[in-house]
Amino acid sequence: MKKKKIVLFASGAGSNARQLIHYFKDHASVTVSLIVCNKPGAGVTKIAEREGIELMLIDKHRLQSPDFAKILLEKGTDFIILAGFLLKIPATLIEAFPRHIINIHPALLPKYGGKGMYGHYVHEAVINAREKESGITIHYVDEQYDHGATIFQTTCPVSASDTPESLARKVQFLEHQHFAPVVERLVLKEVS
Ligand SMILES: Nc1nc2c(c(=O)[nH]1)N[C@@H](CN(C=O)c1ccc(C(=O)N[C@@H](CCC(=O)O)C(=O)O)cc1)CN2
Ligand SMILES: NCC(=O)N[C@@H]1O[C@H](COP(=O)([O-])[O-])[C@@H](O)[C@H]1O
Repeated sequence: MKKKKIVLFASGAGSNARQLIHYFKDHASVTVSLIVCNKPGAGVTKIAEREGIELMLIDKHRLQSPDFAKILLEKGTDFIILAGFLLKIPATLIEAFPRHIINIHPALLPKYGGKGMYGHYVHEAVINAREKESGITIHYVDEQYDHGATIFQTTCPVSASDTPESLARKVQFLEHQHFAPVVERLVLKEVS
């Protein structure tokens, strides 16, 4: 049976991308077929090279071209997984992959989401608000940032001594524990 193809979009270090790649290595029904990145030299590009996965470097203009959506469809892409991708996914791509683009956000949406809310800025806002808990949200992608329907959420405590860096480590632990199994569950729903 043909494996379901997932394409990872990432802009940064790529620890979530690496976790997904390792989880689906030799998987019976799912394969990571491509990594898309908008930051030449980002850590995720080194991971793609090391893991022997095709890398496609794009910019905002290319991301927004209808041709790009067509190329991903022609490559047989089944799901697009945003693993720390920092550009807005355009309507052209959302229309080409309805309810098949999934994002992970490092906080408990709907709080601490939207434009400017990425990476360190998210944890800084949570700490500054003296929240007692944070966590992760895995959600479908719609045309707004961090607005699509929630698929999965889980939490971690925030202590008074936490810094944005220590909170990022707690959240990243949750991401690496849950993202791949949640993606697997969604993809396997489509495997007849
Ligand atoms: N259409 C959508 N696109 C994207 C979503 C989404 O939900 N809908 N999620 C983001 C990921 N994300 C939070 O989870 C996020 C990423 C980046 C930003 C942001 O403010 N970006 C800056 C540009 C940063 C840069 O270029 O370095 C900006 O837009 O000014 C907010 C949220 C991925 N895409
Ligand atoms: N709003 C989007 C956002 O902040 N995404 C976050 O970027 C980090 C990427 O880390 P990684 O490159 O090591 O996977 C992850 O924590 C992810 O939740």
